[in-house]
Amino acid sequence: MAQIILENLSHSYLPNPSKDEDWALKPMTLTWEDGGAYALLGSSGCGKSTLLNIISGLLRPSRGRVLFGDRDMTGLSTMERNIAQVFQFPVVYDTMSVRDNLAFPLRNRGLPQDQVAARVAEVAEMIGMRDMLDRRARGLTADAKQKISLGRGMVRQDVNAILFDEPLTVIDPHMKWELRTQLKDLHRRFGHTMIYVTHDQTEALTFADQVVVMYDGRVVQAGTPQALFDAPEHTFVGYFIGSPGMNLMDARIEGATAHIEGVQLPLAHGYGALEGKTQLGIRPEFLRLGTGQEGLPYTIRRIEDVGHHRIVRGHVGKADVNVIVPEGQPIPADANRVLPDPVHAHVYLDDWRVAPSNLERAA
Ligand SMILES: Nc1ncnc2c1ncn2[C@@H]1O[C@H](COP(=O)(O)OP(=O)(O)OP(=O)(O)O)[C@@H](O)[C@H]1O
Repeated sequence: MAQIILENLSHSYLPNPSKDEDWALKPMTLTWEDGGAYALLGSSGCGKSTLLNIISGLLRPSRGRVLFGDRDMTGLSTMERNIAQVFQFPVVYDTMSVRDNLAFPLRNRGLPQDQVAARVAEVAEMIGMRDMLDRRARGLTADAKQKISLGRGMVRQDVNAILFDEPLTVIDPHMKWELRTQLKDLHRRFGHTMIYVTHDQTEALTFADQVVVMYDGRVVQAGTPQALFDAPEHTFVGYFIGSPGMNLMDARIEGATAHIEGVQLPLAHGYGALEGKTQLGIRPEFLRLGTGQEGLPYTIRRIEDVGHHRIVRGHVGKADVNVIVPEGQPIPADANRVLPDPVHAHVYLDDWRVAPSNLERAA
């Protein structure tokens, strides 16, 4: 196993790319640590599968290199890279039994029969198919076939990495949770590098130690789930992670003050002079409802009770703004203001987070 390094990588499906939008992947340099459990998260079309297929060797990048440690793998096949990949839809041999499907990658590598049998039994247990080992794959449900695909992806212990491309799409919701837990377990036990592509934040945050967020062909942030929640580096990360996502309001920033809808809000830090599109980002968890004159003018549209808390949906000027109100905390009937907690407010310039300037830290 080895660190996987993507060096100055970019990719276009067009023969002669010229404009920015011709590139499915914009230039990036990224390191995947050996043994890491990663999620590659982003909305449809942002380039996740393209990136995964470049790592596995199914696709050759237009520019840049793929390194495993210090070995250049850019021109090598998936087989030569020793990588297992599980796709969104089942890839199984219909005429073979479940057992032979699971054993196939091991027999292919010449593993002794007793080791094949032991490993197949272990994986069959993991995917809940021990009783079905002698069944032919043909005639099984899509769900069962996808479990076989997952099992085949996980059966070899000597791979450099296991790549999963939205592998649970066809699996029923209850089994989804169980399989994800087992993948995490498997990661703990065997320490493979795992990269799990998804557009579902719950899947990403429950599976991964590190989440790599993509937007429009770029990696906009890579970090722990907590880091993505606490300090989203890009407005897309703020909006995409969290339920509901981060609130964003157009703001004029002057030093340690944000001006929104004619109201001056003190910030915890100073930001100097910012030119461009400036916004204040604050998560619904860090807004408080108020009455009277203090804070930002707020109009409530509706209140959703989601069990352990309520989500208040409304707006400040033209911006949709949501507030999470913890259980037991009253919502005043005449609430007409929101008050941000300055410690958890972030400033964005042209969608990228601005690091506070220490020199201008507010008193
Ligand atoms: N074989 C291809 N030929 C041409 N364009 C492609 C090809 N595959 C992907 N693209 C384009 O490249 C961009 C990135 O697609 P990609 O499939 O990598 O995104 P994704 O994030 O995996 O999306 P999804 O979640 O929908 O699979 C998209 O604009 C897509 O239309």
